[in-house]
Amino acid sequence: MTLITDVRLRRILDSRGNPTVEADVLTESGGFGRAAAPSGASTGEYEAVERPPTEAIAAAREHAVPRLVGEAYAGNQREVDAILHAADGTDDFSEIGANSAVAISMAAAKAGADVLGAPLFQHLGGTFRGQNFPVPLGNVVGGGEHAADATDIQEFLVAPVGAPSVEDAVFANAAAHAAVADLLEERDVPSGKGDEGAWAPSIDDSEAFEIVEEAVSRVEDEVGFEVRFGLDVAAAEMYDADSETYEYESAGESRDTAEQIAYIADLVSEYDLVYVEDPLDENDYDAFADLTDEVDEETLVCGDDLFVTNTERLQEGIDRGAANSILIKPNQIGTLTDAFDAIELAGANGYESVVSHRSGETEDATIAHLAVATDVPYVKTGAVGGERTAKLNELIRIADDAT
Ligand SMILES: C=C(OP(=O)(O)O)C(=O)O
Ligand SMILES: [Mg+2]
Repeated sequence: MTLITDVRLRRILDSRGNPTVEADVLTESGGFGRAAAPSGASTGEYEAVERPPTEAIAAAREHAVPRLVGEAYAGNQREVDAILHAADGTDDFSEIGANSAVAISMAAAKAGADVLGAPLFQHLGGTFRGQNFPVPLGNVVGGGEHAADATDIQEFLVAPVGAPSVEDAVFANAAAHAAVADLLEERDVPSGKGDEGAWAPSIDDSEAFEIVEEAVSRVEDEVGFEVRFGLDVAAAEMYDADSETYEYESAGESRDTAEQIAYIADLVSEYDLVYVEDPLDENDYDAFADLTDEVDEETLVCGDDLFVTNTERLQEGIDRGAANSILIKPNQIGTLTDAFDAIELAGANGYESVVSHRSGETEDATIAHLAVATDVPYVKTGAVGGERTAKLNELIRIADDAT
């Protein structure tokens, strides 16, 4: 049986060296699930609230754990997540913390899968899942809030869209990451890495475009299948609400909203971008709608800070024609049920979903299973680095029937 018999919470390290919440869920018949909350740096204004881990753990122990232990079944995800909401009592998880909530929610799902003896993606998505694999979006150059003194655009994401297998795709992204290193060396540009393992050189965006375009073309020649790229502009971070302009500090440029829309549309056509995330401010549904109208529908215009995995914000976007896809980050909304509801609402309205990591991560690989379970076209989880490869290697294992 999947009756929950214990929920244990602890502080562990994330990839930035900050504390985060890990949860263990145990069940009556010996089922076990363990999961950890990730953490954002360029967080959306409307995300569920992440509390300091010590406070989140204390609040979850007081309010949520007693309602789950001996009461809820780990195999019944909607029940577990409804209890988390009821125990929290707010609409943004500001009592128990979205970090405690998401860790417990994901750990319960893993415990449910463990009792069934099924891989997590199958428990979440059903027996027919596991045939299609998402294309991994690999961050190879980045800056913004993820690295000081680097590009203004937060992420340059390689998309190996023609890869015959998830394994080929994962290795193509790693090859692009290595090709960027070669190109930076050829140009005598020193570089460290940002929070997600992407190169974070002190160059402006136009030079980054040159380098990434060349890296992608080298990898394409090497692997023999189509490799494209995309962006996470994270434009809310560069938007100045007082002047109503987007400030590109490394290039010393400033654009008003109409100029920003035109700039992004030009980039999409010049570089044949398959994906543009958060190209406009998180409060500007109209500008998102204008850009979505302007670009070919094959390019995903994705709302991350715009939608924050929240069905109410997504519905507003659907009503106004803003974006054509949503980024799914379970910790932005607090539970797997809420993340699934957002994916279902998106799909019912012709929006794609893209499952994503956060800049602060752990070895937790739940999002690999979530992406396969929900048949999304892309999963965004970096290209290299242990907390990133945890997810990429899990995708390879899922494809190999080895989870
Ligand atoms: C992964 C991202 O960064 P963060 O986790 O810092 O929000 C993002 O903006 O898509
Ligand atoms: Mg983003």
